[in-house]
Amino acid sequence: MTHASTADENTPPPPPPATLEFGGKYGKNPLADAGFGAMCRRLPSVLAHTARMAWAVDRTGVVLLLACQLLTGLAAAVVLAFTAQAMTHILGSGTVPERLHGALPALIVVTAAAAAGRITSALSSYADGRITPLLTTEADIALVAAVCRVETAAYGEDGFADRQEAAEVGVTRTRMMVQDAQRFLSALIRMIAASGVITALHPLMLPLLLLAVLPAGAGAVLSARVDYETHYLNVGDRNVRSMMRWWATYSRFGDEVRANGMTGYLVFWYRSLSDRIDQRTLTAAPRLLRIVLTTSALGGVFLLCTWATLAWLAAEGRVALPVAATAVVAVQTTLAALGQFVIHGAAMFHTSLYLADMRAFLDMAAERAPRRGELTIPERVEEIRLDEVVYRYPGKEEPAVAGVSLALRRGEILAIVGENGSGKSTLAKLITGILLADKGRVLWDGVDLAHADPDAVWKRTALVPQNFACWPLRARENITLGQPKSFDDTPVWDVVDAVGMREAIEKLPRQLDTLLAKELWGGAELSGGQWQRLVCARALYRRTPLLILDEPTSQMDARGEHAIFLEIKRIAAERMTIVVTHQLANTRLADRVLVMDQGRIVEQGTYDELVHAGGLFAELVALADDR
Ligand SMILES: Nc1ncnc2c1ncn2[C@@H]1O[C@H](COP(=O)(O)OP(=O)(O)OP(=O)(O)O)[C@@H](O)[C@H]1O
Repeated sequence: MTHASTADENTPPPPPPATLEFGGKYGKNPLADAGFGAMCRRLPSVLAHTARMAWAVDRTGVVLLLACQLLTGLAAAVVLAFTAQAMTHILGSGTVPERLHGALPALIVVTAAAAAGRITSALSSYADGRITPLLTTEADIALVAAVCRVETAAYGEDGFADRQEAAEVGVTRTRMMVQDAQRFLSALIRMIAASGVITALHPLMLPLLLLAVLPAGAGAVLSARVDYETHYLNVGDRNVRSMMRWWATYSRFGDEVRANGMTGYLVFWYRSLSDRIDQRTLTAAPRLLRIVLTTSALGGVFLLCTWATLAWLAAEGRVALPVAATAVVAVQTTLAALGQFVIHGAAMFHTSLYLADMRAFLDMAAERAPRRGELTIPERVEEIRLDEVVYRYPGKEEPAVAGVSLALRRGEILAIVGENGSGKSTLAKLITGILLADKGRVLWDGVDLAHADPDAVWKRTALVPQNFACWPLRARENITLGQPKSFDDTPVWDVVDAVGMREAIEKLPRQLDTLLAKELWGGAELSGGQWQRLVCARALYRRTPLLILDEPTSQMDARGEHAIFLEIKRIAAERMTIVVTHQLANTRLADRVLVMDQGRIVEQGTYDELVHAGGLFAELVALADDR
């Protein structure tokens, strides 16, 4: 156990990580209400689902795979049948050369069939190698797209993040899906072929062999259940561990980690959580050992019975000696096929547990995709109106916005101020339709956002959020966000100039083509204020009827701030502008200032009116001046 470097005898030890459990309203362990039989019955549907997905990505690969499986099975049957024929000759009467000569045609067929079996088996591995990467990519993209598309409110739902983590594991397991299915099918076909031959030798043999391999199959399924149960218990912890891993190792937070002496605590925390996860895994190990030992012993006893029966049949003369010798080979082949059949059946069962998580999450995300309506928003918007808008975050008692009405007209600059947590950013999200009001309406030229196509709304909005993304993209794409307006860079340089960034961009090694991610090869890094200027350039570039800037200049120097506000004023006539800020002096540029408190508008007016009104705004201005 690593101890945090900050701990000594006079201070309390660092607290262990909070205990987290994958669960919540939507966290449902598929094993909780599904018995062994139910899970086995699920196999055909998993196979069908795999086949459908595989068919969608690579039809030729699927046809090749299926053809190879059939041919492999056929080859196995031919090998067995002709081995029996060869045995009859070899163990028959006559001289050795005569017997070998008699067996030769059958032996040639056996060799040719075995070679064909090897070739088709190699080809099916090739087909699997073709299908699997495509399938994994499709599943991965489906997950990323599903998360990007859900309503923002879904992120706050109980269990959403954990279910996403479980689905991520499902995506990685997709890699095994085709392989499992292919091996299961191949074993099934070989088993059918071998069973035919062995039943022809003596009807008692097949049931006995089945008994010999069934314990191994049951053992594999039980082990899969234990493994999945452990995984299920660890999902919550693993989710938070991977988040923390990213935070702890991301270069952007490196200064804070070092200068605040966090390294020791972070490593301690990481190890504590990993130990907890390992502990659960280790607890499962004796259970797994018990399962394997018991089922192997049982399988061994049944196998012994099979051999004993064969010996008894031969001794009693109930089967001829050549047939008994063939039966030895057939038993080995059938046993191998049966073993593969149950093992890969169990593997599919195992994979299906993880895939069920992936499918459940995709269904959940699909249910949470916006279903607002088809209404569109005109290119020119004259008015945005809010009628008694209320919004409460999931799981919160108090609404963040508690009945706000306002009208914003084209050409107007509106400033929203208020203390921390008063609801300013939430109001901005409601105005843009990122969040939908629980009560009341947000109307853009009479179009209720609850019934409008969200993409149509977001085509008309530009937002500088409080917590903005520094995309690891080139400088150009960080401004255009992949939506260029022209084939040349003129509009990009226009907004770069507007935020006073030309010199900084020109100094970058490849100017607009520079990758803005120092951690990536060939990348460059901007300062905090430069990033914020770039994010403002991003919003200005969109030239939309609504521009919202949430604390746009908090990291900027006076020159940058001056440039941005000058630009906001210059372009204001063409749009509606909302500035959320704690820099009260900046609200002088606004036509109207809204003061929020506990989710409500408590004052509104111009800067001068509010300063003289003696209310909350005047108090905040006085506090800002009292330094
Ligand atoms: N994603 C969220 N999930 C749950 N509660 C949230 C979420 N975002 C904000 N809140 C809560 O909603 C309330 C209003 O938050 P909001 O971010 O709108 O305030 P704000 O006025 O913008 O604050 P600040 O000045 O600190 O940026 C707060 O009580 C906050 O805790």
